[in-house]
Amino acid sequence: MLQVENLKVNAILEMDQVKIEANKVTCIIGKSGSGKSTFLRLLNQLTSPDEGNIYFKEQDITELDPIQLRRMITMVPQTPVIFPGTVRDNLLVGQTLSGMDPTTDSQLMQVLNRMFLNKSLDMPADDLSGGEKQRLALARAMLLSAEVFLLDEPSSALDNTTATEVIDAFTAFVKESNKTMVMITHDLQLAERIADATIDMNQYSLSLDRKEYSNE
Ligand SMILES: Nc1ncnc2c1ncn2[C@@H]1O[C@H](COP(=O)(O)OP(=O)(O)OP(=O)(O)O)[C@@H](O)[C@H]1O
Repeated sequence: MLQVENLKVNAILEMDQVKIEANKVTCIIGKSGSGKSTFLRLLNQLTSPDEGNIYFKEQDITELDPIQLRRMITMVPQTPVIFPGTVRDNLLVGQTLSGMDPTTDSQLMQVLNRMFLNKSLDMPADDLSGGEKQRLALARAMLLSAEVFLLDEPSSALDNTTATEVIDAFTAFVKESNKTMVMITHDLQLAERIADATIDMNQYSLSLDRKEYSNE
């Protein structure tokens, strides 16, 4: 579904051939600073490589309109983007922007419940805690018609139990709707449990201290 060929971002990463399969969960692991977020940002053109190509369904992504590309490949950043307004406004913002019919309140409550967010749709979104905002951003992503979800450490502000529940629920959503998920995580146990495939950025990194990495 996504394929990388001879990709280079100067001084940050170099990847010869990497494939991400459709309808699978791929976890991105690696040390802090190894280039995990950079790799994710390359996949929906938030960053451009210095060399090489990225293909989405065999088409070079530079030939696609970035806005359209991001409708198909959507990113949930580590720090959630929360817009002024209520929880409802925030859930509907992607749909409004892409001209989709807004979802009913009962459907909105369903996605909130799936993300274990037991809050009123009328609550100002800015009053949510950091971890609640992350779950709101994940619930919002579930309402989009994207094919690929890029998740950058989606559970970084959640305690372990909530993180497990939320990631498992999002993974179940991805599987049952035949979507593709690419998730950065520091949690190797989590990666082992949910990933169909794992990409270890340490091996592609130009930014790590190589001495430290090779333990010499
Ligand atoms: N815009 C930029 N300009 C210059 N260097 C950058 C830029 N963005 C990232 N870097 C550098 O590239 C390297 C990889 O950064 P990146 O954020 O991709 O790593 P990461 O693996 O996601 O790290 P973490 O786990 O700490 O979030 C780092 O050394 C970082 O300082």
